[in-house]
Amino acid sequence: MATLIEKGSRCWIPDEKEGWLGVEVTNITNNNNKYQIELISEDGERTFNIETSSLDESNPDLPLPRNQVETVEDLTELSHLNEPSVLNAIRVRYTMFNIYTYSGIVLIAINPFQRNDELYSPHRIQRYASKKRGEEEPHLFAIAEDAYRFMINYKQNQSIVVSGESGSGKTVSAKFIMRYFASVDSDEHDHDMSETEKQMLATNPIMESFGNAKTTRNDNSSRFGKYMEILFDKDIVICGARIRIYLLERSRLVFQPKTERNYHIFYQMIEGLSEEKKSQLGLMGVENFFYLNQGGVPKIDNVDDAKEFKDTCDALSLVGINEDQQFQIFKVLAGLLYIGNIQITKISLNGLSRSKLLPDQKRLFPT
Ligand SMILES: Nc1ncnc2c1ncn2[C@@H]1O[C@H](COP(=O)(O)OP(=O)(O)OP(=O)(O)O)[C@@H](O)[C@H]1O
Repeated sequence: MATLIEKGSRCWIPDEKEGWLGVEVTNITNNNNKYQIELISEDGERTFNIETSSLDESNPDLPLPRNQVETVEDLTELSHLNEPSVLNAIRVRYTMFNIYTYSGIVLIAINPFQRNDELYSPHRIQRYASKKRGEEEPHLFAIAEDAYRFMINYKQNQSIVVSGESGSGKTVSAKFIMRYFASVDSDEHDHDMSETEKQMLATNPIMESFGNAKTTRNDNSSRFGKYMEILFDKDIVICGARIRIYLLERSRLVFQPKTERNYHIFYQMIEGLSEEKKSQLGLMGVENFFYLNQGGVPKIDNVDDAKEFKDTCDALSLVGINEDQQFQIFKVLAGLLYIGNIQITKISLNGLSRSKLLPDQKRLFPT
């Protein structure tokens, strides 16, 4: 046996419905190094009889059932670092509305899919400012503060890597980290944002409008990777930002699977432009554009495209793209939509005289 299992030990066994089930060993018989183990679920409702050579031990100090409350803020404090114990620790914290858990220097975030403004309020930012990690409960702001302090103390560039599957919360997390940097500075923690800081935050609605789309997994899925640099001057004040973009999903422009949309900006533009500007661009409703209606979901629940359009335009103005320039961008976008409505069909040359075709056309229709 990999671990010492004895009567009364608490362990995990795989369960089809729950993933893992907390159990207690009630009896063990050793038969030629094969262990016959009797187990009972923690709620006492199910008994099991299994033959095995090893079991995943649960943490002796921690209760097994999900409805019990004790857990750790850092997974490295678990005495048994096996998969079920790690998952259970995160799950128990999540049920207590603690979406963040440390695993050493890494912060694990579980997407709550519900707003909690207090969790990211200015008051919270102040709570984490100048604090060492571990002084407050696990949070994105503690990671941001760590990077900020290391930069100041060691005068070295710092990186925060945000990773996870689609819909896990990377975009939202990165925005809160940026907001932290924009709100906190070396001397005071509650200052008005500078123009540069506002401009840096304004990149978010712009990037999302042009690079995010509704997918089956996420109503606001980033269809590109980004590397963002936040630049500080010698007084530790944000003096600029640089964004590099990787692998934009270009095919989405011409094709969207069922229940997905094209990039938000197209729908925003149609909902948000004034009638006058729309008629200048010859824009019609979303249902008239092949590039916008293939997925069959022109609207996203709880999203007002017209309001989002206003936010996008405000953000564009803030970063220095004036209304005329914005209109030129919308013109290009409208042009793309019209290209999408061009249908290319096969034609027969019967009845047409080849002599009337231009040289290029002759090449397209060989005899
Ligand atoms: N901390 C959070 N609090 C509340 N809701 C959240 C949080 N993080 C994410 N969400 C919700 O989950 C949704 C998906 O998150 P997000 O867009 O950040 O995922 P993502 O990892 O960037 O996905 P993708 O890789 O598809 O771009 C958000 O639109 C938001 O509704």
